[in-house]
Amino acid sequence: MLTSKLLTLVLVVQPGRVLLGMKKRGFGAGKWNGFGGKVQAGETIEQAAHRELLEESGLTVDKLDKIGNIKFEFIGETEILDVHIFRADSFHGEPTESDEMRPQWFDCDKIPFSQMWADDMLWFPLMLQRKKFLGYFKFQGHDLIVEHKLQEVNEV
Ligand SMILES: CNc1cc(N2CCN(C)CC2)nc(N)n1
Repeated sequence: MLTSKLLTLVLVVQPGRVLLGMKKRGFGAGKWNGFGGKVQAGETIEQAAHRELLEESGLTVDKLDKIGNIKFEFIGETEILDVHIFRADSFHGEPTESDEMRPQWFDCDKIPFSQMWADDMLWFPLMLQRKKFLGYFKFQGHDLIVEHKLQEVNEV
């Protein structure tokens, strides 16, 4: 029986550029990604997204738009990662390196997909076109997608 773990992921997007962080340790270390983490007891998914964005990047945002939800299964592991993805188009503060993440701006046409999770190249284009999506990815290890579904939706 597979249980699921609630996680958040925030992409800060400005015209022509997106803020990513180099994960310095833990799950996904060595990959560029948006900012996020676990949802704690007593907080909403959106509150967790705000909290993790601040902890990992030093930024606060007035508004987070729900843009996607992707469930990740890793063969042989019993926990499904249920990642709730948000987009912010404006922010307060300066991107600041944290214990977890080293932030850097990337041109939207130079996103370092080869140094990111393999699913990102499939759903980032939807995110950049401001589309909403639901996805499911089955990984074998951390690099190989053996099965996936990805659909655009009107409501996440
Ligand atoms: C497994 N593929 C993933 C995981 C993932 N996340 C992001 C958030 N993390 C807390 C957990 C794992 N993000 C992307 N872009 N792809």
